[in-house]
Amino acid sequence: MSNPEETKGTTTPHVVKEELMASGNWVKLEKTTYMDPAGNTRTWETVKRTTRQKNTEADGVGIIAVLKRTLHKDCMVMVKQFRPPLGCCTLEFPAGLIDEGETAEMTALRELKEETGYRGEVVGVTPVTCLDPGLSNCTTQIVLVNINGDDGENMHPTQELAGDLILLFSSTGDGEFVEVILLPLDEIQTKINDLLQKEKIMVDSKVYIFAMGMAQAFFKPRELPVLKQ
Ligand SMILES: Nc1nc(=O)[nH]c2c1ncn2[C@H]1C[C@H](O)[C@@H](COP(=O)(O)OP(=O)(O)O)O1
Repeated sequence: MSNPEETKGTTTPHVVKEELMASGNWVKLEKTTYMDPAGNTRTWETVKRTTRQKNTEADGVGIIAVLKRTLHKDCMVMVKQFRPPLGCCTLEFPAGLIDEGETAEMTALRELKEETGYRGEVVGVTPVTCLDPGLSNCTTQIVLVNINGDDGENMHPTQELAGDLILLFSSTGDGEFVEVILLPLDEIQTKINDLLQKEKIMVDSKVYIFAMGMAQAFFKPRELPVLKQ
């Protein structure tokens, strides 16, 4: 009898075939046949977007946008919107799908302008990152953008219609679809927690992890060092 430990891990896992199970305008469902590390053939149910462009491995971008203004704390520019798959509103980074011919940086600046009205400057971009790999091949690049809030065009930001479907509104208007929320960077986790207490809203995991990281960055270094045993 063979020892399972001897055969385990000897195969490089790989996809064998992908079969379409169902398709819509925006997403499709596939049956993915793959070989696992033990050499067994298995299947997986995989969701894919139908909209990914040829020139990119990323479906879309998320935008970490920092609004910088004289005599104000730096603020994160966030968006709140109703998300049909969740049946509730979410707190997210501004985001959007990459259009044909666009780089991640171009998409980030376009989507930021459309969703929030702000004109930004790209200061960093991540590699292609996965979003929910147990369900989907969906990928994103996170783009870090600074916004000069002292610039005239950013003093009274005006959102713009994006493509054919998103209707945008000013954060004080009625009938809105995308609401802009500014949160101070140095208190972001507390402010998100306050928001979650106050209203029925789901926070995007990327946003909450960012907020936890900021809390660590802002507060831990100021704590008194403690002797470790
Ligand atoms: N899964 C989807 N189902 C839809 O019915 N429509 C969808 C899906 N994904 C995207 N879209 C539509 C809705 C918007 O008009 C655009 C995407 O907008 P974009 O701004 O690029 O991205 P998000 O802000 O992240 O929605 O496509």
